[in-house]
Amino acid sequence: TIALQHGAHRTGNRTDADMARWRSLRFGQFIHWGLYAIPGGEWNGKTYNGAAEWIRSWKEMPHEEYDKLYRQFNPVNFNPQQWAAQAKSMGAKYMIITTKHHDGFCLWPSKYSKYTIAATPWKKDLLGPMIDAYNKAGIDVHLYFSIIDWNHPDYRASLKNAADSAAGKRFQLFVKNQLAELLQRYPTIKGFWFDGTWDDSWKNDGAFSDELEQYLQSLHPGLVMGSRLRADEKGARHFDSNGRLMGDYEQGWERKLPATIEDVHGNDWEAVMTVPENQWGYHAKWTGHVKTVNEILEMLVKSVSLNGNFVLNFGPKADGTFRTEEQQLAAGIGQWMKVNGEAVYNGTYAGFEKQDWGYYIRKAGTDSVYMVVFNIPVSGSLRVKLPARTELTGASMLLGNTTLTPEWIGRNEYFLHLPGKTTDSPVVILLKTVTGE
Ligand SMILES: C[C@@H]1N[C@@H](C#Cc2ccccc2)[C@H](O)[C@@H]1O
Repeated sequence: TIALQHGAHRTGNRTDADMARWRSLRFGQFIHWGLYAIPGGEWNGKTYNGAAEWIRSWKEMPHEEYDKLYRQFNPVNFNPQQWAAQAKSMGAKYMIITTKHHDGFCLWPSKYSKYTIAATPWKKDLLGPMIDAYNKAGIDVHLYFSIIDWNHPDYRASLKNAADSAAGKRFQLFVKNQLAELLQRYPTIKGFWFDGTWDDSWKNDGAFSDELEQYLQSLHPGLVMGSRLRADEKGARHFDSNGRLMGDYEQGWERKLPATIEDVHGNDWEAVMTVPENQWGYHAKWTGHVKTVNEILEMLVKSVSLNGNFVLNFGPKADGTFRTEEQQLAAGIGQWMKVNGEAVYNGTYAGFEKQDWGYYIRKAGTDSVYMVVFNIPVSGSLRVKLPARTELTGASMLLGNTTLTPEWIGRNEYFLHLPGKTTDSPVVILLKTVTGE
């Protein structure tokens, strides 16, 4: 192995209560909200085909035009209690909010920047009421923070000379101050979700990102932070130059999921997912495929079956309301979660051989294993193949609490026969197993 000062400081997963809590929650809501919701992917009658929150980088959007948008940001329909109620009924157990995206606009009245909510017609802090409402609804809040800051005069993508290095140092102090300010203002938050850490200026200062992570942990012990913050002193990100995960969970699953348990290398991990192919901030015109409730449920269940968390993104409009598609998805997901959420919360990798009909999820630390069926075979019979010396002693569908009688096939294999094949939602079956000596 390579001697590293600023690589991973720990092998294996965190076992403390804060991390166990994060792991148990499994289902989160991402919220991308900021000035980019004002243009909503359109400007001067033209449509931006990129991700709406990146519109400032579009050649049709003059920087000075974008940088004036704060003067009209006035979310008069913002209702944090309603946001929290929607997330609660969807079944989300944590929420990640963009405190500051790449454009540098702060949703809180930071004393380290003029480019904040305080300068808008709205004036008031948006984060405090949001965090309070979500916490009151029993939902943890994590703060998204972009290191890239297109508005800050000292931000440099790379450091080419002494002047750049001096600016870089001032910028690092600015970042440190804003993060400490967020922890001081919002002490109930449970973690940071860092983004925008791919530029050389950040990647090439592994020492700073390491010291920053330790500083934040010293201010707020137990904070959960993913692998995207850090670089080691050789510029390796997420995994250090010895292949060991930095941070508390692998944070690289953005708009994609691992295929197998081998892909996650025994690490904690989290996937973040958009409803359209690639829109995080509000875009007036969604084009291409918009994911359905069942598609999202399959991503959520697959993530949990592979020992990970799944976070679904919402992009509120500039006025503070959610688009119809997102409201309908939240309702549809919530309907299923009300009956079947027990298979998701505290779910972990079951250790059973994957079957074509769907996914196994083990309730952490128990013999309870759930089957979440997405593909009902034309035979209507679900093959249940258990590890050696494991016996199936009972099975019941959560919906209607319907008992199923396993048909033994031989060795440790059974068939479960579903009553009728018509369903338009994933079917969850709770298996009772006994593992022999
Ligand atoms: C969580 C997501 N990360 C951000 C990004 C990005 C990005 C930037 C360049 C190339 C590929 C992806 C998106 O704007 C959103 O915040």
